[in-house]
Amino acid sequence: MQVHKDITNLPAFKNAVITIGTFDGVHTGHQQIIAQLKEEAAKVNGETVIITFHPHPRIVVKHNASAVQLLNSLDEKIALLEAQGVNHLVVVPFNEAFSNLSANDYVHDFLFARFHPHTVIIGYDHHFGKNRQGDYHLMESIGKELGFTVKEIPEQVLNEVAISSTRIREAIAGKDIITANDCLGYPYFFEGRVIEGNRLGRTIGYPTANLKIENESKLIPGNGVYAVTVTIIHQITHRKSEEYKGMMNIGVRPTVNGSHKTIEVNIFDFNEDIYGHVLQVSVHHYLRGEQKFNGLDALKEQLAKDREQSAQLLS
Ligand SMILES: Cc1cc2nc3c(=O)[nH]c(=O)nc-3n(C[C@H](O)[C@H](O)[C@H](O)COP(=O)(O)O)c2cc1C
Ligand SMILES: Nc1ncnc2c1ncn2[C@@H]1O[C@H](COP(=O)(O)OP(=O)(O)O)[C@@H](O)[C@H]1O
Repeated sequence: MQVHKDITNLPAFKNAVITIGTFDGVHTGHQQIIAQLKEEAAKVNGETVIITFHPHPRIVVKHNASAVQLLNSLDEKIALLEAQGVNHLVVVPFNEAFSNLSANDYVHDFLFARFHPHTVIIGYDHHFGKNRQGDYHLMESIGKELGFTVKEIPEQVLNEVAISSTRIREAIAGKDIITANDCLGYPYFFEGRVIEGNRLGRTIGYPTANLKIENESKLIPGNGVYAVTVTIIHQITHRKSEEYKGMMNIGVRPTVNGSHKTIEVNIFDFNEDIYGHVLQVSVHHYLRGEQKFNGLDALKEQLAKDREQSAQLLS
């Protein structure tokens, strides 16, 4: 997949079959749209093109990255779309100038002039241009004039997309990982850099990599204990390790009188110094809520059970 971040310097697409959207999560609903995109492109021997906006329009409007919790960072979205076999991803910087284009100019000067589409596939409820003035009918009539086809995403697929995005966000925040992963079509994942904790973990036989989430807009699951798999991304080479199994706690650690929220992962059958590296954590199962134990021995006993349960669920 080619990723284009400079819209003034795009290649000449061959019979571009285009769709436009945020595609946050690249979930099973999005995957159906991509299947339709690929099907149409195959019919006309064309290339599939997804146009997306970054940063998310709501972040630009609110001027606050943490006010909007998203399922994917741009890099994650790129990797997921790549895996779907899309030919081109065009990342449009969503800024004031772009958001002020009239609906007519959007189609003429942006969509037509830059892409010369063969087909544009959009939902019946898709809006574009300043104040979201442009709709499906306008796109269709300008398409007739300029010589491209506009096709609809079936209503049932559109509904599924809308329902899924909301459901997935709520499910992750509410620790319903089974529902979230089912809607996503893959296990939810996030990245964090390994920072120092208070070095207690190793003394009870469960060293835990403490994670700092660097992407403020990334949605993190609700507090509790989870079975996870992790890959380690080397901080200098960016090479990915093999996948390890592990268990994760998200919470304030009442047993050790913790005060702030921490995210920490104990990796099974592993013993390396990974401070400074990035962990990509895939969340598979929710195990239990965080508890206040009567001392470290009681916590240690519970961790042995968590480990056993995680290993079983992940096998
Ligand atoms: C799988 C897992 C479950 C945990 N569950 C709890 C818990 O229920 N209550 C709690 O206070 N701390 C819990 N912890 C956090 C431990 O208190 C923490 O790992 C320990 O204090 C070591 O901290 P350190 O990494 O900063 O040295 C859990 C940690 C892990 C990895
Ligand atoms: N199996 C493991 N799981 C997680 N981290 C491990 C493991 N083995 C070694 N480590 C290393 O030990 C650190 C965690 O040890 P811990 O005593 O909990 O210290 P800290 O409180 O600084 O996190 C991790 O950051 C990592 O560098």
